Amino acid sequence: MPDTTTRRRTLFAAAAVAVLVTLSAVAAPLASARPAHEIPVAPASGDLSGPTTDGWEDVPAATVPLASAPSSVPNADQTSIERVHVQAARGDGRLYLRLQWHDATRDVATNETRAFADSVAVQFPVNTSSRPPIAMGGPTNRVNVWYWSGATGTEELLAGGAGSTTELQSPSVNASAVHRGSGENATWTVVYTRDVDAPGANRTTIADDGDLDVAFAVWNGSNSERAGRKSVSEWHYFPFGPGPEGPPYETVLWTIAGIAIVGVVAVTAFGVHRSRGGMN
Ligand code: HEM
Repeated sequence: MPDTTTRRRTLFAAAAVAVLVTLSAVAAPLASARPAHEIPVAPASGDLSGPTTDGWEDVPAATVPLASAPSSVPNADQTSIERVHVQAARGDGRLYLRLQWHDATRDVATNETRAFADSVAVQFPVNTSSRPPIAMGGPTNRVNVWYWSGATGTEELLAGGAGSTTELQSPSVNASAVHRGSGENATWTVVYTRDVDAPGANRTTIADDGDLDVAFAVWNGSNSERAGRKSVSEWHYFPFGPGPEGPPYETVLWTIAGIAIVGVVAVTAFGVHRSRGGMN
């Protein structure tokens, strides 16, 4: 029969293993505990309007999956860009968005036959109180689009469904872009900058008291992508409200689960200890 010291060591080891298992079960979900469609917004440490400006490395990135837009144009399902990395920062009255995606070729010329330019766009509801159809809004719920094209630069657009796109005069958004690297690692980096309080009809109000819906589109020019043939995201959102950081619901559940596991292990260990003690 094991002596008391051996039994205590065994119990201690069992308790330590239980705590480690519990911690790893609790820590992993907490570390990734961000609702799937939320894109974090960091405080801007200064002017971040350059694609490679110092400061972007401190801004968290969300990886946004893309899929072919379900449009009726020829070869709409033949798109090539599968994800875009999105960073957002806000400070000194400005909102900065940095978008990065892999594209082996830098396509910015459209003067040759059948040549198309690499492009990217961000869309927001004009009326932020409801979520418009993802396909560029609808007649009663339009979207404000920030469009950057390697061929034509930056435009601010208004759309109420595919085929209804018009250009806003006096755009409120600037974009700055760079294509770096080579081969599969070559990457476009585009930074959009807008004054948070930019006035104007049909321009999205960037509030500080709630979530703001946002969606993304990317075109690969060398794959003949343009207009309705492109990769698009689902609706995501920026959590601009003053609400609590992170998801309290998940956090509470995992904390309760962790405490319950530790409790069960402790009670079991205590019971074993007592019953063995009783047999002594
Ligand atoms: C998901 C479903 C979508 C469908 C079916 C769709 C379809 C189309 C079609 C048919 C066009 C050509 C007609 C036009 O200029 O209006 C177009 C152009 C355009 N779309 Fe979409 N779209 C979708 C999503 C998006 C999203 C999410 C964005 C922005 C984030 C976007 C931004 C644009 C822009 C900027 C153009 C004009 C591009 C150019 O002139 O080449 N679209 N889209």
